[in-house]
Amino acid sequence: MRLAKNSTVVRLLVPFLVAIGGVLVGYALSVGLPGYFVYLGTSAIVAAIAILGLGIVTGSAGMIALCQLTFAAIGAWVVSGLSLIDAPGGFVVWLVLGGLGAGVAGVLVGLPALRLRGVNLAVVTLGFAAAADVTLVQIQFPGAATGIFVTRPDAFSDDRSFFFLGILALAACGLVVFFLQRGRWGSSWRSVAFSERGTASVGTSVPGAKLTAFAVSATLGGVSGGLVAGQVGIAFASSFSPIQSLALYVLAIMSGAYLIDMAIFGGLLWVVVPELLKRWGVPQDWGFVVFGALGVQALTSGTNLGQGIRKLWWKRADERAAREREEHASTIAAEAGYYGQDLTRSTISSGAPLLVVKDLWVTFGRVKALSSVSLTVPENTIMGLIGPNGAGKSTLVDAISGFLPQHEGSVSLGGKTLDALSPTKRARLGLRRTFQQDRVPPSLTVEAYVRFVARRRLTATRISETLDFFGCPPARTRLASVDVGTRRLIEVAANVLARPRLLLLDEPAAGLSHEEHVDLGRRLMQVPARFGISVVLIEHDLDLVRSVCSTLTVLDFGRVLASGPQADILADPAVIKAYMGETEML
Ligand SMILES: Nc1ncnc2c1ncn2[C@@H]1O[C@H](COP(=O)(O)OP(=O)(O)OP(=O)(O)O)[C@@H](O)[C@H]1O
Repeated sequence: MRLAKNSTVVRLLVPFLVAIGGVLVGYALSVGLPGYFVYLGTSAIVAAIAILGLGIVTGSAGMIALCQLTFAAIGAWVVSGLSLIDAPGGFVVWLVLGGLGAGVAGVLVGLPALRLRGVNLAVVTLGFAAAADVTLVQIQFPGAATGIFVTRPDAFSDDRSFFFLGILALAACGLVVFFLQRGRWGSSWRSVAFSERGTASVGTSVPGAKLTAFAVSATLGGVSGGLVAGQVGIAFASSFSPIQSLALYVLAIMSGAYLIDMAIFGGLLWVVVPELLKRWGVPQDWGFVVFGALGVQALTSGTNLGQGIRKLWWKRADERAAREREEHASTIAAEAGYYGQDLTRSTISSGAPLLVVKDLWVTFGRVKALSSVSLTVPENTIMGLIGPNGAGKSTLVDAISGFLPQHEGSVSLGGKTLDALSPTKRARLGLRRTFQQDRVPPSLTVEAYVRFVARRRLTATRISETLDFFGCPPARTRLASVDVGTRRLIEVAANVLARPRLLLLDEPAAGLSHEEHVDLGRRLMQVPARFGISVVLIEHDLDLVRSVCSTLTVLDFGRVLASGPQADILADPAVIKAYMGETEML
């Protein structure tokens, strides 16, 4: 316990210590660098802050945004305007307001992202950048026409101290991004990048995740633009052109800017490449070509510089984690023995009806996927949902969990009608599901994923107990380092930790070995009594179904063929014929 507390304190302290170290190095540079390099350094800092923002919207949330420097222009415009009217608060307050102004613009630009993806979103954001560019050329920045410079803060009025102010801003932005990335928002960005359905199914708003990513990204863009205004004194539209936004995007993709150190590296490249070209007598615009080539390389290889470097470290960490898992396995096996001592399948519950599905119809074109399906799942029970391939099992789970709003019929949970509710709202009311396809974002750790899915305060002990119970790897394991079968187990454990009222499991054992099937069966059996959760289990493995489920519902061609106590259903000749075709197989 004390160890867990200590490691939390260390985890909280380390980023602050790194930031303080960075500030000290920055101070030394501000004093020691030649004047020209101080100016270049300030440019690198403002680029790094803009790229840090891009890393969120592109790297973490997986959306294309080609207008980062337009957000920077908004920040620069606000700072220039406030400086011109000598608004109260001074430069730092103007900088914050510039960031917030850009953040609001980010939300507005993010609205189309709720419907658009890929190239369409790229076109919209580039169009916004082009329109803003034309507008800025026309209206100019405040103070440009009269030649009035932005007022820097008294303590940071010369270039060297202004460079140091940039360092302080970068450290503050880095810390904010670090904690956001590791919090709920960060998990929601990574989840939405991997699967919007998976995100909605755990009660997280997909629009909310996308808009917060755009807002934070644009706010950082605005802060970087505000710093540019302070650096150059009078900002011009040419510093924020769409082609530069495009180049910055490529740089963010290439460097892996969702990693803070790589965003800083990207900022350095942004300055160093054109500077080198200048020294070699090559026009600086060729820098865009260099960035383009690096971006093409990153996109075609499917990786980026940051990931490549991290992989060396991850390889060793994954090997260590795998060794720990093996050691863990013996403990878990012993626990499986313990769990096996009181194997009691949840008996047919006399509990109140929890899930009530009435007369559900779903059609896809001419295919009637579900025809007049009605069923009831009582509290504290495990119901098996079986049927041949294409019988409509996944469609039923989709309809119950809100992913098929066009269905007819009604679904209620604990007496509350769910029909008008989105998947997110249904999840928040206690209806959770897992998926046949992998929806577990590999970019998270097990712990971050579990906390994100659970949506409640969990102690480290509670998490590790539940992970152990389901035979999952330890909390700090990277999800990318475990196989799909294990990810499914983690998905189940995380949803159980959410303490829903009902959990719909869509083939949770797919990808597991026979022994793991048996183990999972043993554990699932205890879920109603141990966690107070009812379960609907879709499964083709009849051994698992037989050992775990007290009641069964059989679907065939979208209709309920039979429903009732397990033994009766598995002995029903109609079920045997429809489901397996051969009596002896049951
Ligand atoms: N999006 C869709 N568009 C058209 N048809 C669909 C769609 N989704 C499902 N179907 C059809 O609906 C029927 C039921 O499919 P569903 O995936 O629900 O079956 P299932 O019982 O889950 O099958 P399996 O056990 O193979 O997962 C099938 O005929 C399938 O082809």
